[in-house]
Amino acid sequence: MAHTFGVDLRGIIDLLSHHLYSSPRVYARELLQNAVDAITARRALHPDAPGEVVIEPIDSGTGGTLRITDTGIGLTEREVHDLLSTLGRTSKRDELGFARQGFLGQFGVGLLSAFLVAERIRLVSRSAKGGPAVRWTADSAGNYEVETLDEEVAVGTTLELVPHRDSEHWLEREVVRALVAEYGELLPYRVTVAGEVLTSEALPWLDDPLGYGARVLGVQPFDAIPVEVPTVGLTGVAYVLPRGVHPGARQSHRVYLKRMLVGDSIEGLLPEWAYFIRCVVDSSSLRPTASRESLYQDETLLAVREELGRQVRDWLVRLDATDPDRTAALLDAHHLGIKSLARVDDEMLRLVERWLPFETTDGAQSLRLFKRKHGTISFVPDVDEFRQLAPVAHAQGMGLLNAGYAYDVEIMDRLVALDGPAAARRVAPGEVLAALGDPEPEVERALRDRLALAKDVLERHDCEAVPRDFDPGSLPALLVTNVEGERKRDVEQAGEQADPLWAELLGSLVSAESDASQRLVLNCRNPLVRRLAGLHDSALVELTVESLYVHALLQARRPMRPKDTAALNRSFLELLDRAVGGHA
Ligand SMILES: Nc1ncnc2c1ncn2[C@@H]1O[C@H](COP(=O)(O)OP(=O)(O)OP(=O)(O)O)[C@@H](O)[C@H]1O
Repeated sequence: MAHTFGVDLRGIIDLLSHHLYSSPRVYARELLQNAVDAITARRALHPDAPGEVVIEPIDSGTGGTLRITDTGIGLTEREVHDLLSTLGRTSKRDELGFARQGFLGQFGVGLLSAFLVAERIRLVSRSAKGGPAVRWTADSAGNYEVETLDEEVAVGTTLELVPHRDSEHWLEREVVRALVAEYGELLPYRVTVAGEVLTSEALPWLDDPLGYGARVLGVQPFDAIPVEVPTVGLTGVAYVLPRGVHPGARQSHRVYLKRMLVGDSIEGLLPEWAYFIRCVVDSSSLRPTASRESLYQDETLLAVREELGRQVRDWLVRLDATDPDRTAALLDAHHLGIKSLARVDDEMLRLVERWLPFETTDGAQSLRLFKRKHGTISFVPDVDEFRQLAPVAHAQGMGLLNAGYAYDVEIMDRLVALDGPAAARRVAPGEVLAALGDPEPEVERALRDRLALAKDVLERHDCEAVPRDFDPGSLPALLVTNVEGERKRDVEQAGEQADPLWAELLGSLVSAESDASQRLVLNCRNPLVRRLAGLHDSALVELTVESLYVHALLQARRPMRPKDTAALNRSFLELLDRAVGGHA
């Protein structure tokens, strides 16, 4: 024998309120949606039929209930049984189950959301198709009654909510007004709450996009880009945010579907690189999820995301052609997103090349200018390494660029792929050091003798001391990582690219016998280092070498390990002690 499923309405309401909808506030949207759909359905039959939704909240003299009246198509007695009293039944899908064009609803559960705030609902309706008016009364336990009415009732529907004892505030004027304005501000029919009209005919961003953007975003946007995707009936504005958005910030776009708000922190509408854009759009055919609080992630949304990304990108390229100053300001404010795009988009790469300032030995400069001056972009892929090498490279007249920030190295690689190997070249630290001159032989000999006295100190810090002669003379020492493998690799790489003479020079820097992990390159041009070469007090030699090591370590902005901090304290205090005469 066949049976039909029973449904426990309380269980379903619990499911809706705790698991589908994020808050009882959605009741306002669902009822508004039904009213609007009913008017749309009636207008399909009678294009001149009135289209108005009137909402009377609790405090406007309705005796403790909220009423929402529409001039829509209404319901016959049969439809009341069939559509209102059957879960999941809807008039907004066709025979094949596809959502009918033009309707907001589609699932056949929205009306139940009234039970999130009401213990009983009453509906009086008269159908535009004829027949007497009907009254339907239902409670949240799943009981309902239907009766036909003799009295004269206008075509349309009035729904009345009797609130739960603890839900009255959801039906009060201020809350209702705020909810209806939020969800329904753009609806195509007139909606009033307690006599106040809350809808406007035209889309508000058309007249004054920047002003609307400032209101919605809370800040004055940098610019407003009109966007359009006709295949999904989408129109709107992509707002370029001013400085201050973090690349990791969640995307949050304001999305309307058929002019009803879905939400104002909708994700996934733009590619990730466009984190500095906030859209406000209305679409007639993107799909909402069942809660109607986000967009369904399907192929269509993917295509829309790509298309909107393309429109933003085209705008950027156009801006570059027409307003270079603004382009520079924009790139400066959002360089991370634009750099990330430049890795895969050559036009963006050219923009970055032209406008984005990079840190170089010649100061902040665009890649294009730097390349023009030095012929190739010699870069270091690490910020600390750059800081360490920059003064030395600069003093030798060697141009060096800091490519140590996010996406920089990939951008260099892309430039090489497009413009050939001469476009950009990674410079190994050894290469910069190889350009340093040899010291005068007597100074070097004397210094090496003294360094032998400081052997223990150098060993303690796993350090090999290398005397060299370089500018700036004010810099006494440089600390360079000297991991054996890295060193060999650097030399081999540079050897491949450089001329034989240079390769030989590089080779001479790699002493086979030392496997210390760092090199302390002492500058024989520096007066302090020269004086070190003439010292006889071995304790003072040790103290000076350790102080130079700590100073170079600080200069290189390397993290201090406990033994480095101990060395810093020791050398500082001992120097102080000597300075105030402790060793006199
Ligand atoms: N104000 C109204 N006027 C006329 N018919 C209505 C009204 N409200 C509801 N209905 C009818 O009741 C049906 C069920 O409504 P309900 O809100 O539960 O679901 P829906 O609007 O079809 O879909 P969704 O769950 O996506 O909102 C609707 O399809 C519609 O036929």
